[in-house]
Amino acid sequence: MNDVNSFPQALTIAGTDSGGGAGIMADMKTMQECGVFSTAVVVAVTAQNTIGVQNFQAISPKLISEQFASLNDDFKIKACKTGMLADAEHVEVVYDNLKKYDFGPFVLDPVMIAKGGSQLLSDEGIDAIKNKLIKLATLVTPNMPEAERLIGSKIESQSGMLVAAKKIQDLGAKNVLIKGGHGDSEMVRDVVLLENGESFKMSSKRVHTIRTHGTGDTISSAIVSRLALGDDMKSAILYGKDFVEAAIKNTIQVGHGHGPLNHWAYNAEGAFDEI
Ligand SMILES: Nc1ncnc2c1ncn2[C@@H]1O[C@H](COP(=O)(O)OP(=O)(O)OP(=O)(O)O)[C@@H](O)[C@H]1O
Ligand SMILES: Cc1ncc(COP(=O)(O)O)c(N)n1
Repeated sequence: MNDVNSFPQALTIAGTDSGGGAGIMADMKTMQECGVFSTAVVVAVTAQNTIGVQNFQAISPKLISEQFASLNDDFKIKACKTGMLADAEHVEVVYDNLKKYDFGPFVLDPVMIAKGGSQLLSDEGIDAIKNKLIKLATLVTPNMPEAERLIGSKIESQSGMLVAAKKIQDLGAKNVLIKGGHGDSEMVRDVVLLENGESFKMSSKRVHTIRTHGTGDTISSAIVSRLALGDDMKSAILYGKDFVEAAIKNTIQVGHGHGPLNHWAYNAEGAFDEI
């Protein structure tokens, strides 16, 4: 008889985006395209569109723990990630549950501020990530401002990104990916520092578009999906970069602001040229 739970399953622990472009919605669309079954623990609900976050409310810690228990009782989660965690109390409850259950490799996307400028994690929440949750992370994926916040100083150069990655690794994360999407340089450069000390850069041409809502969620979810499928960390990260690049390049016309990515694109490059 087949193993009843053999199909690869991944989990996102994050906030919802009513606009469908970021958070849990971007995570699940990405996981779907990457061929894994996606599950979700909802930490917060946002009223959000491509223009910004109009409001949000965090879910009660009790209901969050109940979602974890429901998943643990029935599923076989092979890899998981976090996104928007709202505040210190919610970082703590997620920490407690990740200690309690084995959901495989854990990718921590330390979401702090949305593209539209709204704060999605309180200052105390940032401290709780820095002092506690990061110690559980198999991989942490800060963007440049998040990396600067984690190390408490500015990153001025490429070599500075690697120094920062080392400092972030020293906080307790096994592997570090610093994403270089912010800014207006012609090339975007991400820096990776692996557990074994190996480091490498991932460079690509900047796509000149404001439709970049959910880039961070998308790359981290593609990585989680590949980890759930059994890839090693380096292969999973390289796949994530290709996946997000295709999703940014093949723009879709949705909304008036920071529009969502094209989550179909990696599997269907070229198919959207006429839309
Ligand atoms: N305009 C762009 N052109 C090409 N690649 C981009 C662009 N913007 C972001 N990326 C890539 O997308 C990935 C996510 O980077 P980014 O710095 O945008 O993360 P993020 O700020 O965490 O995203 P989000 O704000 O959605 O959480 C990185 O691999 C980055 O290089
Ligand atoms: C629920 C949720 N999670 C994450 C983001 C970050 O995405 P972005 O920086 O692209 O706005 C967001 N806006 N909303």
